[in-house]
Amino acid sequence: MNVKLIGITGGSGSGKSTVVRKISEAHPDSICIAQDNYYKSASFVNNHNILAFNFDHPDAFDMDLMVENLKDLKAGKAIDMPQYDFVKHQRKPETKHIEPKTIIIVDGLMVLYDKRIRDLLDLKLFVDTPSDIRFVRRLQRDIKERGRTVESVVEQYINVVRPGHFNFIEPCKEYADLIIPEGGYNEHALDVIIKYIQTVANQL
Ligand SMILES: Nc1ncnc2c1ncn2[C@@H]1O[C@H](COP(=O)(O)OP(=O)(O)O)[C@@H](O)[C@H]1O
Ligand SMILES: Nc1ccn([C@@H]2O[C@H](COP(=O)(O)O)[C@@H](O)[C@H]2O)c(=O)n1
Repeated sequence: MNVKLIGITGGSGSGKSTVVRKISEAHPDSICIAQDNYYKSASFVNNHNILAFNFDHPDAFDMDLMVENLKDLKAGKAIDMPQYDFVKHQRKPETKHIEPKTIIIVDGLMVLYDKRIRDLLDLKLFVDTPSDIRFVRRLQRDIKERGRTVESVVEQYINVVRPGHFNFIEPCKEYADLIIPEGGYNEHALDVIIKYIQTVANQL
């Protein structure tokens, strides 16, 4: 089986998931692997001790398992992908069975950071969105969907999200094949990427 892996990275709130959703809508036969699913469990964390675990450091992820799962998919083997709960800060008891497909979209904060993942990717994209916009999006999303308070979002952003972005995410721009300004609503950029993936898929 000839498989192509497309990696999408960018800061928190940059629009990665939105880009993934739009690509998958255009290529319903693709599968998405979100790096968020590979977060290590930290169930002791809550809104009052949000800094007790640094979710914006490469060590926060089970990279070994993610690399193993991506290698299996690339080799045409099915995987059981972990699932993650952002409210409880822990891995869910259930996994998701994923059959291999020819187009695999991999997204997450550190997908270009880890060389082993980088080397598996056939196309590397970086979603580039200014930090003030990312912060506002994150504030709204984390309160609405991830059970957070304004105070915990601000504390986490200032102390770990922002430094993590500059230390680990922004430097990975140099590895990207394409940089997408503003993310999921950049129709022209998405158009080009979707057409490219279609061309690649037709050749597989
Ligand atoms: N270009 C955009 N304009 C306005 N809102 C956007 C845009 N892209 C994403 N969003 C919104 O911002 C939030 C974060 O986007 P998301 O795709 O989840 O980012 P990420 O996966 O990088 O954290 C979501 O609520 C999403 O609907
Ligand atoms: N339990 C967790 C796990 C992660 N985070 C934050 O999520 C961000 C990554 O997700 P995006 O969809 O925004 O890319 C990351 O910046 C972590 O700080 C969290 O708050 N709690």
